[in-house]
Amino acid sequence: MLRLPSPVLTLGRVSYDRRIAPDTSFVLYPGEVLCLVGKSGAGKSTLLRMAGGLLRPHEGRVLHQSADGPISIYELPEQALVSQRRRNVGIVAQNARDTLDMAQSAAANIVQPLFDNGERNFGRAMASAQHWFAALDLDVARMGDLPSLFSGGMQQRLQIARALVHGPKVLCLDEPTTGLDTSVQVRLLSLLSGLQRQTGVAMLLVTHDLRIARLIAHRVIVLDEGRIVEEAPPDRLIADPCHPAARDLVAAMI
Ligand SMILES: Nc1ncnc2c1ncn2[C@@H]1O[C@H](COP(=O)(O)OP(=O)(O)OP(=O)(O)O)[C@@H](O)[C@H]1O
Repeated sequence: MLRLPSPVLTLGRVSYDRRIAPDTSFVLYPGEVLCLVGKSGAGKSTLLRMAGGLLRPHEGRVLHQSADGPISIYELPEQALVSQRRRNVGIVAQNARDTLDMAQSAAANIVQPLFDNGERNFGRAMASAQHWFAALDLDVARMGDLPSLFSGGMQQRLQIARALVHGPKVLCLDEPTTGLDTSVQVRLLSLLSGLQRQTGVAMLLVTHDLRIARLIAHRVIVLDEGRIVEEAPPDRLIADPCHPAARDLVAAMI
């Protein structure tokens, strides 16, 4: 009998005021790419933030996989929650200014999560920064530049390098390609897909665009008014959407 691996992330019957309905649950498996899709205001970012350890649910539990088994992260003391999140999760925001320190160089931004996780060897940290710069197709000669000197697409790649440098189990991305030209979006998604396969990191990606989900996701969850209304592989969802909210998203693809 086929046995599924233990999830890296479990949301068990969570809720958050009226933004997320009571009893919202899902799991994320190792190496899986799961997209949360829905129209504006559906509750995607709220759910992502709860999953990533950034927003405490009013009810329910969020479990992260750790060396000692699943941990209910919001039952940890605040400092332990921060440490667990720093080890386990990488965050990529829609707006690079939400995660990058614009007053620090690109390299300093990328190595920060290593120092946050206890790295004390500067040379080793800089070698990692160099590795991730190259992996994200960024010019290593520009590692000393401030992030504001990079284009929008490059700033998103800086965020991704920073989010992956410490080897998290889960990468949480909130609309990472919004505002970028179509060709830049496609390039970024293809880079992300390649890095996901190389590293085996599980990805939870928020988007309102099913075309993005089709390019990158193994599974899609459709949210509507804070509820999970449908869940399917992207091709199945696009070919045969059942819920009206899913049908609207499919119609918007044309
Ligand atoms: N700080 C807040 N206080 C109260 N309500 C909020 C707050 N932030 C968001 N909301 C509301 O909660 C609902 C869900 O918000 P959320 O940002 O999670 O949705 P979303 O699907 O990510 O939307 P978008 O695609 O527009 O970012 C929306 O109706 C939004 O207006």
